[in-house]
Amino acid sequence: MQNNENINEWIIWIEEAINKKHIKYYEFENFKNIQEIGSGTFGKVFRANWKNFDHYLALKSFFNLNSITLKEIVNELKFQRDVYFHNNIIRFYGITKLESSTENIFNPTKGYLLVVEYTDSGTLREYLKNNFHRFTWNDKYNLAYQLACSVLCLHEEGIVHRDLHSSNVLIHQGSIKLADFGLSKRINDASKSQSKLLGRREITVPNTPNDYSNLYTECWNNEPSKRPSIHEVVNRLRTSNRITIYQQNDISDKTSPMPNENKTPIRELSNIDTTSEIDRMSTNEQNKQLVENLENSLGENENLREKLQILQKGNTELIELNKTLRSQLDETTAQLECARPSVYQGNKDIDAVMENDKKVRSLLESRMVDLMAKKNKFMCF
Ligand SMILES: Nc1ncnc2c1ncn2[C@@H]1O[C@H](COP(=O)(O)OP(=O)(O)OP(=O)(O)O)[C@@H](O)[C@H]1O
Repeated sequence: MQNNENINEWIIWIEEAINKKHIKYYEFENFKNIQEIGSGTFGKVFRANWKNFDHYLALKSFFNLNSITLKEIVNELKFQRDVYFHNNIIRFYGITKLESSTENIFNPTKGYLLVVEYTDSGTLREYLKNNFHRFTWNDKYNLAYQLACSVLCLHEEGIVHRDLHSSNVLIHQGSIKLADFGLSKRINDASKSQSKLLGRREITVPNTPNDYSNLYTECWNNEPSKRPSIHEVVNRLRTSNRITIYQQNDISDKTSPMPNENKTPIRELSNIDTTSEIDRMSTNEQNKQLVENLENSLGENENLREKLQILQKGNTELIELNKTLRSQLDETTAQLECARPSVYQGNKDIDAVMENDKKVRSLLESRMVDLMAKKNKFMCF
């Protein structure tokens, strides 16, 4: 009885949020090309097109919509509004509901499905497994940095993930998308007693830069107060000097259907990067380091600019030289073309002279033979 009351309470909350347009409702019949793409402890995940749009959305179903699951869905929806602006966190777009006629295809799924951002490269775990060999340290730092930023965003909004592992982190176009925060693990926590397990710690991979291995081993300190804060993790990854912070080009902003009316204003990631994060740097030492790094990279940029100018100058000179040589070549070719008929005629004349010469020579030879014969005859007398 109590259980049914709870279920009703959460269903009323969801329906009210839909009616008041706090949550966008997607008519299920408008989803096309629905394909199952994954399955977890709590439900299945499908990929689908919305209406005639080309891009995909993900639909998350639940095997068992009991009061605990519904409560956690509601919590997830509330959290989502606070972190909607962050590029490295999966976006929640809205809700759809299966009509009874369609239920059987998704058996044993029923009821509400969450409509969320679709990611194209599976979980971070699979992504690392398939691509690790081709990653540079810069790539690895970037993934770590994006992940730390997404966790920082949750913490800033008072949300604790509590189940952060590589299967709850998805990858889209090479970027991190943190998923399942405050949902799956909390459902678990709510239904089972909490266990405090220490996870397995890896042995440092050979050639890992010291600043990176130091950072993550500090994060594993058994004494939580000795672990670096998430601010520090973000700052140390940022100032590690290897990082190239990619400006993410989030196509979903342009193409995805979004909850319009009640969308939380999207704070730009770049604002966080340049102002608030730097403001929060915990020590002068880090500020100094950051300024030094910036100065170094400005100096390097200046050097590169000078080298580029020299190269451009050399290139212009080469183009000019090439032009002069080509015009000289054209001129010589034209002269040769002009001379070709007279050379041809000269050759013919020489052949005629030689022919004539041959005839004269043979005539002379035969006269010589006659003369010799006459001389011999005369000598005999
Ligand atoms: N938004 C999404 N876009 C694309 N694929 C997704 C998305 N969400 C989940 N998936 C895929 O579906 C699989 C199942 O996801 P789901 O969140 O239901 O379970 P899980 O988090 O992997 O497991 P568990 O619930 O047991 O922790 C994921 O491993 C992933 O491959």
